[in-house]
Amino acid sequence: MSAGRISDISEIARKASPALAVAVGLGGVGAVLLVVQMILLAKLVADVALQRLPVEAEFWPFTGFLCAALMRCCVQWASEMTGEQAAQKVVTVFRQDLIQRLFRIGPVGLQDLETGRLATSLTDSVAALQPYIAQYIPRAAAMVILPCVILAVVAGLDGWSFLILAMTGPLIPIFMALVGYSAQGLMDRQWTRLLLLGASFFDAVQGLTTLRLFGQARESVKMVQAMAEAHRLATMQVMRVAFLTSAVLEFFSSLAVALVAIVLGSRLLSGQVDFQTSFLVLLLAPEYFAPLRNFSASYHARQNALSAMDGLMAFMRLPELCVDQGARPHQAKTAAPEKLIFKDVSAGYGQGSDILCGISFTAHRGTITAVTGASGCGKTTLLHILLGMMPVRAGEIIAVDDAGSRIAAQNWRIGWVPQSPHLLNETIRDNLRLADPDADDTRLRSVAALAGVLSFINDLPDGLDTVVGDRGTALSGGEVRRLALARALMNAPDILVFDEPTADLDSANAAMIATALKQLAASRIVIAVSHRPDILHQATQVFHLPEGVLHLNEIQRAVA
Ligand SMILES: Nc1ncnc2c1ncn2[C@@H]1O[C@H](COP(=O)(O)OP(=O)(O)OP(=O)(O)O)[C@@H](O)[C@H]1O
Repeated sequence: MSAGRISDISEIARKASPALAVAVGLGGVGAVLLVVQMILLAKLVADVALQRLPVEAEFWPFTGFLCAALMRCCVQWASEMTGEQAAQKVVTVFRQDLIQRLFRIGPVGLQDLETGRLATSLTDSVAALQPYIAQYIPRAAAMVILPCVILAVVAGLDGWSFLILAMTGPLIPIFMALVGYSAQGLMDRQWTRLLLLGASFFDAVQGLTTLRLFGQARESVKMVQAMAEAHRLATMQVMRVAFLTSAVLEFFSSLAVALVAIVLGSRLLSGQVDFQTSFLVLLLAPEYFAPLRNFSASYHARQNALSAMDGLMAFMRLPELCVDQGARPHQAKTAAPEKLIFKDVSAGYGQGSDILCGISFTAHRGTITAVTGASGCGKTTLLHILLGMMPVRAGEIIAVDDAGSRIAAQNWRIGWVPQSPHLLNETIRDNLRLADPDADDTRLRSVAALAGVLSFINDLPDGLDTVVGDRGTALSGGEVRRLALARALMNAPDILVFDEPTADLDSANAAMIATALKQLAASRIVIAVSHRPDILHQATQVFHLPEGVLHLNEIQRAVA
């Protein structure tokens, strides 16, 4: 069992420690109330059944018994609620931290983790922490408090019973530790299977079209089924160990209680101990083992949480590549950049060698810079560093205003239109408002007009209320691209970045995008990765990776 995940999980649980301390404190009060309750019950039974005292004489002990029972219920409820609420709070905050981290890692950093595995880690793995904090920790503390209180009381009542309880009690945690050590392996296997199942199911759904094209859809379903079966079997193994452990614990604790009863019974018959004391010890003996059994029941919550930590740690180990870049729409507008300067920029992935080596060029406002180059030469990488999705290794990218002053990267207003834009399965209005949630319809329409998509929206029966389908499936490729352009314009960008803006489009749609690009470039810096003549024709300069900037006559040759 790795020490790393134990310390990680303890670190998370530590945030709930004040509330957990209250829960444990209340548990302690509950323990004292339980003992009081049992003392009063033993007295009541001894008085009424043995000494034949009138029931009326037992009014106060009986009221005390009821009050203790009622207070114990309240205290127990408060203790559980405090633990649950604290756990819920900690887990919610932790989940928010993870989501924020997700954005800091960014799309480039996340490429190393399968989406299905990531989804399972951020949902099921985080959820597995809650029972650990809410149940395991308070029960582990209760396992010490209540048995100690009961032992202390029994020690004052009967030495033999004390001895039996003191010797048998510690066997349970020792047994749990021994069983837990091997059960952890089974739990780890169950989680690994769950993560694999999530990843392969997600892959199968995402690649359904490809799988069908190659006639592999059935095979893929069989594979997911096999993984689900493997996960079921692993879960059943875990359940089997859990049930067996509980059964063994029940058996041992019942045996210990029976031993106490036999010893007490024989001593009661020989007159070495009185009835009230024997009865009280017999009432307390099962309660002595109850927290130990509760603890063992929640022990799997700890193992589950530890196994779940593996997936979370894989996520937490990812480097945070995203550089905080880009102004939000409601942020006060700073001076528009006049020039965007790439100065001796080098970049690469992980420990690998540089993909971009000492790139230098300047993109001016009012111009279009096209970036071309052979496949794999680093065009997308160049866009990644410009968009702040990964850091540069050397050199810098600078934006300067017309007075020559630098504009901080967090104040750049960048609009980004990827090659395969992601539209949400919502209305056109909702998709456009992603970039500016407060935008009214007038603004949405003016931006749509800029992107050349307004007439298309107006022709739709539901206009801006049209639902675009999952990933924009209800629209054509060109319509998706122009809607994505409109969405990028919602941010009032000074720098517009396109990745293959006309790829896969017919000539009419490509021409529409190219014209929109030309118009938009009048007051902006536009950078477009593209090989297509329609874009290269509009470009003011072409940056050819890795050689550098081509001049206009060279552009013509490149286009030809
Ligand atoms: N996340 C990554 N981790 C490691 N290497 C990567 C990663 N992304 C890209 N690469 C590598 O970086 C190099 C440049 O990739 P990039 O996607 O920037 O090229 P490109 O010019 O955009 O290619 P294409 O025109 O085919 O899209 C390639 O060799 C690629 O394998």
